[in-house]
Amino acid sequence: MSVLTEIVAGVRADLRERMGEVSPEVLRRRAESREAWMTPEAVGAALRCADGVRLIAEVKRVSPARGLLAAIDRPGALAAEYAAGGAAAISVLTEPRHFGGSLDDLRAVRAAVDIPLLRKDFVVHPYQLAEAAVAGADLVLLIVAALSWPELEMLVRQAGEYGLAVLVETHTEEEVDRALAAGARIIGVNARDLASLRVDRDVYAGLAARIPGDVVTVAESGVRGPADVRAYAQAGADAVLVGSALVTDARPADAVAAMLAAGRREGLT
Ligand SMILES: O=C(O)c1ccccc1NCC(=O)[C@H](O)[C@H](O)COP(=O)(O)O
Repeated sequence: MSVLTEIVAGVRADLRERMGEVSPEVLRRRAESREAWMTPEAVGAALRCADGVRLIAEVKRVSPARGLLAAIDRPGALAAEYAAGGAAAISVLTEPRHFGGSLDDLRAVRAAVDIPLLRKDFVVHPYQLAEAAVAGADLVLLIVAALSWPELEMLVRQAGEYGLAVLVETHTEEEVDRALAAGARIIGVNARDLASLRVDRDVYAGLAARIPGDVVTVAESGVRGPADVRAYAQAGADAVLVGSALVTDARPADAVAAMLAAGRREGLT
């Protein structure tokens, strides 16, 4: 069984439990009546800037690839540091079994920052979209490799109905084509192969030409420091998503600022 398949099996089991606690109908009504912080269009605009690459900073305790990264007792305080360093958005890994995250983390971060907030999880069911909306997310991750075509199409549509933007994650040409066919306006290219966990930072450059210019692109995973951000900016990424390198840095605000400085377009050759 691949790592992704194992993670999704756990996600489905946890989901069944939560659906027994709060019914899908009740949660759907809560999601539909929430006050959205920002429109999906505004989220996309926040992730693109002519001056340089934007940064989505992640709250991530554990990595299946690397094990425990950081304890993160106060996710809201960490997110506030990221925002002070200039992050355009915060990503919160809410999956508990393999990443040590929770929806409480998402709520704590929502209370601490007013920039776009991504629920990063393995979304396979509209219930998780409703949870994200109710907990204050503006954006949700959909991983093409984890979804059938009908699931992907349905989840993109349902997210729009809740006023959520979607970051559709890809790793191959075929996945980019499926993301575009599903109507994705923000596409992530993950350097990490979720079956083998191998990281290849060149995957972004190989897929970028396939993505139309009016679609926002996010280079995800494997960023070790400013030099990698600079390389992604040179390859044309609108934004980078960084987890491990930030949660393991003693000065996360400074680390974000240094990465953003490296990704400024005026300094690129
Ligand atoms: O991080 C992992 O080890 C991992 C393993 C299997 C599936 C997903 C995984 N990570 C989720 C992510 O997408 C990353 O947290 C995110 O892109 C940031 O990556 P990094 O900067 O390399 O921590």
